[in-house]
Amino acid sequence: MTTGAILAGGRSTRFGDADKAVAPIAGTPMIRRVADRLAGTDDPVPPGADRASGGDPVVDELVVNCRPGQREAIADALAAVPLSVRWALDEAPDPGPLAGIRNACRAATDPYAVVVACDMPFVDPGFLAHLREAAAGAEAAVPRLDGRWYQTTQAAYATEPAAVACDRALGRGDRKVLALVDRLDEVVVDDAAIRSLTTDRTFTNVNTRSDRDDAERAVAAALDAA
Ligand SMILES: Nc1nc2c(ncn2[C@@H]2O[C@H](COP(=O)(O)OP(=O)(O)OP(=O)(O)O)[C@@H](O)[C@H]2O)c(=O)[nH]1
Repeated sequence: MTTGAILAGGRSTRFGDADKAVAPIAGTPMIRRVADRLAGTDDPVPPGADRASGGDPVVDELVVNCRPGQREAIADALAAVPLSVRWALDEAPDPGPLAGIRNACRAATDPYAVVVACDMPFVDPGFLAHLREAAAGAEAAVPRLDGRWYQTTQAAYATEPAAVACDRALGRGDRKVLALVDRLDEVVVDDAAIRSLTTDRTFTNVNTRSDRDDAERAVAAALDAA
């Protein structure tokens, strides 16, 4: 049993005066694209993926972490996703992604959660399933790109130890998501494993309007090629 936790509480400052979580990419809200990949109901041809369309759900529930004011628009965007949604609302304003992960882990009903940022519309469900398996028996499975960059916002966590680790870090005034990696007994999914399981596209994140344009072109190219 695994929860899919989507982090959406950021201010999207680089995106301009709109919440990127619900901004459409080729007509589909960004967070819906992430949720569809978790639910196994994604686009017929996932850009960059060489697997067949759709698939089994990777998770059995969704937790969405966001600010209270985002909830209505996100609920609309997710209305047709065939998974129940639990809400992990940030109580304090702008607590940062570490608090977002903590709040999401606390709201999850499953012992493990795969955490994905709402701005990763091409997240590879097969890779998430691998992360979940790799985390079993440990406290987390975290991809590390190029031997350097931990991808803490596309990772699997044991929810209770992760929430405790976040609380400890936040209690010491440390808001960096890397604090989580320092405090957990995690499996590191290294470059070689990442390359054998998926492509960099899974980590593509959309921060600016230009990133959104690139994402729309990728969706169009994949549909053309289909
Ligand atoms: N819950 C919560 N999530 C956050 C917060 N800040 C960032 N996030 C999430 O963390 C992930 C990565 O953050 P960024 O890519 O920097 O997103 P952002 O903060 O909205 O964007 P910028 O304002 O342009 O930096 C996204 O999924 C955000 O929604 C926060 O204060 N609370």
